[in-house]
Amino acid sequence: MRNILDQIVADKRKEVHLRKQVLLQEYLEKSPLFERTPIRMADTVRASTTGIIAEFKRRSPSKSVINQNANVQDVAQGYEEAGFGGMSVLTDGKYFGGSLDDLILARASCSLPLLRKEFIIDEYQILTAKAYGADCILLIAAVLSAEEIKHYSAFAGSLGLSVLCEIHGEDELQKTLVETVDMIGVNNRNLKTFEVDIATSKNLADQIPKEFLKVSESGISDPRTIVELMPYGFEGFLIGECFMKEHDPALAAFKFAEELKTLHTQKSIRLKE
Ligand SMILES: O=P(O)(O)OC[C@@H](O)[C@@H](O)c1c[nH]c2ccccc12
Repeated sequence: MRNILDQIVADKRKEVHLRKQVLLQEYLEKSPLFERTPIRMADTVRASTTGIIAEFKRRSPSKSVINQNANVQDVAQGYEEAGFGGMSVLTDGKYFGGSLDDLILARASCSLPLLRKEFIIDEYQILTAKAYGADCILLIAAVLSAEEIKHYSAFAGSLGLSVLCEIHGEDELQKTLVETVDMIGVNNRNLKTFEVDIATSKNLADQIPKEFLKVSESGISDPRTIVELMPYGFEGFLIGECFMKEHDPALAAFKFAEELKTLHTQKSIRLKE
């Protein structure tokens, strides 16, 4: 039987084929946002007090509905006010309930760098990311070859976009070690079985070279997990469901950031003693 990831990618190929006919590449390049200089997400994540990249996600294959009513503009503003380093916007419709409209509305509502969260298998999707205001794209090592990662990350770089490359196991790491990748994300969730284990990040941390900003992705629902992951060299933390499952994701984000700041203060006091 095919796993969910294979199924998503098969659907994505059909979708991209159609989209290319509906909106020609040359029109994407005419978007006013194509002229905008993207923000380097690794820089803002490092400079932020939280290191958090917060996600806008309405549903997922693992949880079905998370939040069907949230307003992307309110959430984007809330994430910025919480002092986060970036925002991730799901643009897949069929499995995650996202859209390119969400991306462009997030762009209009905050000044955080935006990650287009998508299953990228074609250059056209990278041009679309730029045309709709993204600063960064995701490349998932489980669905791409080493050659494809090299090619797509260089292509994104030529447009000024940053690249977050996602891995789940040691076998995938080697393919991502290219100069045009900025950040390496360890997904604590296995995209084939949906199992979540924070130990995935801890186990892989040492093997990721220092040039890359290390991001721990998925299953983070407690600020203490961030404090626990920092000694392993993680500087970025991708969090979705923990905020999105709440009636008011912006408020949940704010409270989480406050708790995290308190933990950081307590830790520095303890270190001084
Ligand atoms: O909602 P969570 O458990 O905090 O996870 C966020 C993010 O890491 C997750 O949505 C994700 C990580 N990699 C992906 C690839 C595709 C779609 C979604 C994802």
